[in-house]
Amino acid sequence: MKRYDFMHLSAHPVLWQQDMAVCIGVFDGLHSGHQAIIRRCVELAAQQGLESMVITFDKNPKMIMKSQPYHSKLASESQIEQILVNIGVDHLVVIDFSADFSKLTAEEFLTLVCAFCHVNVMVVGEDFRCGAPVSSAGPVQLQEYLSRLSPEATVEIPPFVLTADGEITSSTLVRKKLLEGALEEVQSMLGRPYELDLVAYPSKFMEKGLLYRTASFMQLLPPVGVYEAQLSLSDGSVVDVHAHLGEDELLIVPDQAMWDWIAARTKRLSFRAKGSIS
Ligand SMILES: Cc1cc2nc3c(=O)[nH]c(=O)nc-3n(C[C@H](O)[C@H](O)[C@H](O)COP(=O)(O)O)c2cc1C
Ligand SMILES: Nc1ncnc2c1ncn2[C@@H]1O[C@H](COP(=O)(O)OP(=O)(O)OP(=O)(O)O)[C@@H](O)[C@H]1O
Repeated sequence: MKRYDFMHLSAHPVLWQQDMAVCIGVFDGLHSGHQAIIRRCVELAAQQGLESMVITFDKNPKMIMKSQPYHSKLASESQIEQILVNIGVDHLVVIDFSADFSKLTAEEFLTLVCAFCHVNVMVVGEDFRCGAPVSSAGPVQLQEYLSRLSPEATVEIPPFVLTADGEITSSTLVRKKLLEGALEEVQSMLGRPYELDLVAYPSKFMEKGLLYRTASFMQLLPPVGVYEAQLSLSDGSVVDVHAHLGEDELLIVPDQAMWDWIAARTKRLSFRAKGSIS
């Protein structure tokens, strides 16, 4: 998968003649609803001889436009990229959602997208919206604008993916359930355990285990408690641990004192779905 900056790709349209299946969204956490949209995009690309493209944002437009308070992300950039690679996405385009960018109308935004590749199909969810609030577009207007810009292009709208309780799966719901410590529901909505990216964070070696400052995590954390978890190391090995999560610190203690701390390079901490055990 190749990664591009949106404005850079606009200035250097190396893909302008490439037939493309495109999906656009914030995709925070890449839950099962997001995965359904992206998988369909990749599937349509394979069926129609196109390449697939995911266009996403470095910051959540809804937060920038002040309709939602700031919140930490549900997944790191490298976690998102790994999942997109596994799904088979060819191109990832990231928008630096600046104050200037937030002024673009839906039509101006789509004109830029259609200038840097040849859009054959776009896949979005029923509640998709893009463009500055006064003129924002949903799936119906999207088809209208797209038909003008790329006459044979179609918009496909897969049905909503629901939770076991019949609610619409959303990043907002995943965040709510994570903050409540409902890790089983979080896992069910993500289609994988909730994982904390540990790669970039400095660690301190303690006698009992590894200590991290919670302030250094970019991702949203479950409530304070002791969790059963699995720690993945960069050599590919996985160690069963207990994660003692406090307000300011996270102490990771291996279940068996078997591991060479100094050589350990931690990659990710995967919370078991049962939730806090204390
Ligand atoms: C150029 C541009 C693209 C946008 N794309 C998205 C998007 O893909 N997903 C999203 O959730 N919000 C996106 N937004 C933000 C929504 O369009 C914004 O929340 C919406 O305009 C709010 O308007 P409403 O009051 O009509 O819902 C985008 C905004 C702009 C300016
Ligand atoms: N449960 C779902 N089923 C199918 N499509 C979905 C689902 N949730 C989101 N989508 C689609 O995925 C794309 C990206 O959506 P977005 O990242 O805004 O998702 P969200 O989970 O609803 O986020 P938030 O809860 O922060 O509003 C959009 O096209 C949206 O319609």
